[in-house]
Amino acid sequence: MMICDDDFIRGLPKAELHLHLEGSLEPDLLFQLAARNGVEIGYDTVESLRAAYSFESLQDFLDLYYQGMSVLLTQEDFHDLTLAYMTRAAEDGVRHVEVFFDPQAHLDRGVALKTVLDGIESGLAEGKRAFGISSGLILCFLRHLDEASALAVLEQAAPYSHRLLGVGLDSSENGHPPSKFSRVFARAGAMGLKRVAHAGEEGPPDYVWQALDQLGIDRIDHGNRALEDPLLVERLRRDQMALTVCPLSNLKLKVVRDMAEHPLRRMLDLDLQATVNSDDPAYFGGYVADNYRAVQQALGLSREHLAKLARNSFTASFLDRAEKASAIASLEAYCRAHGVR
Ligand SMILES: Nc1ncnc2[nH]cnc12
Ligand SMILES: [Zn+2]
Repeated sequence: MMICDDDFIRGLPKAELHLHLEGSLEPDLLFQLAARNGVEIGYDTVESLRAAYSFESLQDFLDLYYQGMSVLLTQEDFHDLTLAYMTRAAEDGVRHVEVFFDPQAHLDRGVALKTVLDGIESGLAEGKRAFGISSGLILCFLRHLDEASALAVLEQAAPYSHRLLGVGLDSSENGHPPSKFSRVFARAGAMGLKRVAHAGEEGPPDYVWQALDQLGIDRIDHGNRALEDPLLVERLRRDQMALTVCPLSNLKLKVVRDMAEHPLRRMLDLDLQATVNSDDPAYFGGYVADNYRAVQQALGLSREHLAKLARNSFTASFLDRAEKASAIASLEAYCRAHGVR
């Protein structure tokens, strides 16, 4: 039976590799947690908060993002946040997630790392039990803070390193090059952690080079501006370095003017290992299936393209070889059942 594109996309088994848990905090839950914790958020209604979600740049968004997460205080809050995301991801056909969290933004408010970790982990575990979604956790360093702060949080996280998949680098990109964190990433690598970094979202191609050569990353988050540098494109293609691309985020943060100009199609045509993800879905108006749908419509992607993006999401994940093979086999069975090569 021929199903519509929406159903095809939602049913497509996929991994999500670029998701900030704090960016999945929906206004409804934010209000509930504000009430539960007695936190003043400066907005009277869910609608007035939602109306503020209009951004001119990454920084414009980040200001509201850090304000929003002020309602997250207890282990239960982090559990509820995580489980809400897992529930929504399950509806979008997500089978595996590698999620980011920003511990410095919580430590700075007096919330202990263990509180954050225990809450997120129990949410992920419940998501696994309820929906069969496997997961990994990536601790991100806030790049607008200094190296000493990143090193301090990494040392605090050391006793919990077996509970982490890797480390990442996020927050304000311009003016905060990856090179600022080369010693932090070297230490994380020595601890056996995977390494990823936001690069080339707003920042120049040179930041992508630095992330590759000075941070030793295993995957690039965004990478849009890499396309401005042919030598860099060749490097990414040769190494099949994965890019976790976030189309609706790029539109909302004005990284692209129009979805029709989004570089994802060019990335695929250049044989780059691009994946599609939602970044901060509560703020950008869509979860992962909405992102697949947006690029399919704006860039005229075929179902074969969509299947390729979903396959890339498993290939680019940090699942082990057997887990990847099993995930890709179920994706291929789904595609065969729908007449897609
Ligand atoms: N899109 C993004 N870029 C950089 N830092 C972020 N933190 C949350 N979302 C982010
Ligand atoms: Zn991001």
